[in-house]
Amino acid sequence: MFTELFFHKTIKSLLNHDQPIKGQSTNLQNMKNTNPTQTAAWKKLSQLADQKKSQTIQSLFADSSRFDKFSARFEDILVDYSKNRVDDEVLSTLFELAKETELTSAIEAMFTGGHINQTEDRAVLHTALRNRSNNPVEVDGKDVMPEVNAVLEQMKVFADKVNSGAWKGFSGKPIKSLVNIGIGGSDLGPVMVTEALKPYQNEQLDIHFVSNVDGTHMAETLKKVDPETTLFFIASKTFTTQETMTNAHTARSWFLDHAKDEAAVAKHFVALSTNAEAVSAFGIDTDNMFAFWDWVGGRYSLWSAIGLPIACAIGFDNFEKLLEGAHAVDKHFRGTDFESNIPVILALIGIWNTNFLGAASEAILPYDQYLHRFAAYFQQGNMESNGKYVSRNGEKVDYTTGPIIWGEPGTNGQHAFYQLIHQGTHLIPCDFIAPAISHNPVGDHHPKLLSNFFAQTEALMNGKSLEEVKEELTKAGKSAAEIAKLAPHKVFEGNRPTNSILVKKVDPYTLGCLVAMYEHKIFVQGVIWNIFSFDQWGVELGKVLAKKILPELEGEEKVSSHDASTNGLINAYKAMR
Ligand SMILES: O=P(O)(O)OC[C@H]1O[C@@](O)(CO)[C@@H](O)[C@@H]1O
Repeated sequence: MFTELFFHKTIKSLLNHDQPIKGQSTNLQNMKNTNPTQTAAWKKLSQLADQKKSQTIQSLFADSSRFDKFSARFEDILVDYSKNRVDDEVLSTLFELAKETELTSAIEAMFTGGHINQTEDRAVLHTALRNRSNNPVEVDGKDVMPEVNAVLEQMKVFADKVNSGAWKGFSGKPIKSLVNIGIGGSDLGPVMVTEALKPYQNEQLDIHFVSNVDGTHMAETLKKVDPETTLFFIASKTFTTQETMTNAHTARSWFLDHAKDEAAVAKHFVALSTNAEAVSAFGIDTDNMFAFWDWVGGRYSLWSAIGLPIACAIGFDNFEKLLEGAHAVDKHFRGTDFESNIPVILALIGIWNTNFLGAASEAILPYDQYLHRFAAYFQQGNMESNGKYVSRNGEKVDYTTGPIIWGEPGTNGQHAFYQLIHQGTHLIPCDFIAPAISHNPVGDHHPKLLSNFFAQTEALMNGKSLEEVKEELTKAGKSAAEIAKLAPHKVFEGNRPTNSILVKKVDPYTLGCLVAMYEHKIFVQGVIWNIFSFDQWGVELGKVLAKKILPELEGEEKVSSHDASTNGLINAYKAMR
């Protein structure tokens, strides 16, 4: 259990959560490691799921106040969670679950620098990167805000120069092309944000992302850029990732083939990393290094120096607005009762869908083409955080944890996989996201897009009954035999849960809010599932085996050091090439 002092401070901080709290490197060893299935709330939720099997979402709207009760507003964002299979009793029990798993203490442990990433013995403080209140945040007794602000200032100075054309290449020309070389959290965040905020991008700049070690990714990109006017961002928290270092060396060689002089590298390569030694060894001047810290997880790093290509593309002022939006949600998350706390509500409904209704995946369906990489971003954010099967006690869990995250923009998804969402055998909770105002009010496109946004959640909830289908087919003049044959295939069971998130407009501030909402939803679920959400040991084994196989691919001799399949595949490859 937490010490008395910590609780006192926690409660006090909750009352004035803007007051600076001395960071607690909380004695996390005593952190409550509850198996959620042992809580009274979980047991009650299991009973409720059984009791309410036949309850439909549609029937719950008999309560005329349901939409008002089960939707929440955060500034210009409306979150409607009323089209879920939850009633007052389920929701109040879910809040009980959050209390029994001591969510409040866990939130405070994160915000105040506790080493909650226990397997790597690190704090988790992406919230400090956007701590616009600038209240001290301590990690192991040291306020990190001076360093955070110093890097933000360094980013601002650099981004202003790139954005204004003041930063010149080796031949004296301004930078025209930005190429970010990184993968995972060193790629997906900058990609998602620069795509989502393309309307705010400096039109004099084009931005490209190379992540895959497949040579095609770099080759196709280098065809589009001119070495004299290209700036490369080597983005890697560790500065050891095979794909990124391979791509970085290829880019460097390509550049030097044109620039000839090593001194030119300093004008065209910057490093975004925690590893100054490796940056220097690569040949990038540490004056051109933008640092961040081990308490920034890769999939939570777009707010850090990893966000430099964002700041260069959209301007530092807009990058700051992104930070401000996330900070606003941080304050909401940290200081709002669970019953009105949007990340907590989204998280708990997700737990209900996953652990009590049996959903294995969640779809994120943005009705906004600029948000076309939003789901991909949270594939890493969610699945690399909560794709865990061992609890904080070191034991294999006996319940489901992180869902499979997927999705594509609407309305494209409607012509690809909505058949399964509407009439498949899987329950797939969906988050629909849409802006009320488009950046491109062309003709009647936006009303048509939004009409689909509204219609899909209505259809998923209400479905279409056999009676309605028969009536429709009769009106269409179908014979009794045709109706008997067709009708079953045209019935929609409905009762498929969705959240609708309607924002006024996707601007930097609002995007910051949205991303932070999902980040904190993931955090809450990790706490309740009693798993460590901020390490990623699961990505290591494949990398180690690949390093072993790589030298075996040289030469012509057959390999026999693996299983028959792996040997067979490698030898076939060698024979083919
Ligand atoms: O930023 P870096 O250190 O190059 O790591 C890139 C990505 O690789 C990982 O798979 C960890 O190895 C992700 O967690 C991370 O975002």
